Amino acid sequence: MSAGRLIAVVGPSGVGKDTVMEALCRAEPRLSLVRRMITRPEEAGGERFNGIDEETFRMMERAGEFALSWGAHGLFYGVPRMIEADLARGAHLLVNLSRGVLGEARSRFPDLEILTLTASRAVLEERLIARGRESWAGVASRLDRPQPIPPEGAVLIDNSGPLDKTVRMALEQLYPVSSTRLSS
Ligand SMILES: Nc1ncnc2c1ncn2[C@@H]1O[C@H](COP(=O)(O)OP(=O)(O)O)[C@@H](O)[C@H]1O
Ligand SMILES: O=P(O)(O)OC[C@H]1O[C@H](OP(=O)(O)OP(=O)(O)O)[C@H](O)[C@@H]1O
Repeated sequence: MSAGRLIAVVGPSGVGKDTVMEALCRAEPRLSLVRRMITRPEEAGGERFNGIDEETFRMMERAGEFALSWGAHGLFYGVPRMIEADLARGAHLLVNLSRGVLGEARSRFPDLEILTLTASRAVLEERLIARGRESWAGVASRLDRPQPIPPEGAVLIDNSGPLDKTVRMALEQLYPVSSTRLSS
């Protein structure tokens, strides 16, 4: 069994992380999504995640059930430790991470690959409003969040254009040989 791959997809809120990750999984059968635990009601929509309350989150964190965990937007996020077993089995996993947790993620998973999605502020604003998951205040605080410099070694992909273009560019980077074969 070949080694697994852990691919972090990062970028500002509204840039399209979840949308691109789902499209990548549809286009490339080797890829699968990591389902995060989030202290957000599951009815909120968007990505598929497990909604838990804050007390459960804290309990799981203390019990070492998360490979990575962080707080943002007044919510807590956890990546189940189970991904270690999946990687050992050779899985290629896409995970939506905070840029603030990348240093820790790299020390825990030295082979971590990073895909940074970008788009202009105007595009982000338009997409956050269109998504309709947050209140206006939620949208404004997401737009005003400081934007860290992309980490060294990250692959930068512009998602301002059509989704299929982003997917093509990302797959060319992630699977250079097979994507060349597909497009020829
Ligand atoms: N390339 C794209 N073109 C047009 N709309 C997009 C594109 N990528 C994402 N979107 C839309 O932008 C909104 C935010 O996307 P989402 O995946 O929720 O972003 P994130 O996970 O980064 O916050 C969604 O409504 C989604 O359908
Ligand atoms: O530190 P940052 O890199 O700014 O990221 C902060 C958080 O924002 C995103 O969460 P989530 O997917 O819930 O929010 P979004 O859909 O609004 O991006 C991302 O997955 C992180 O959990």
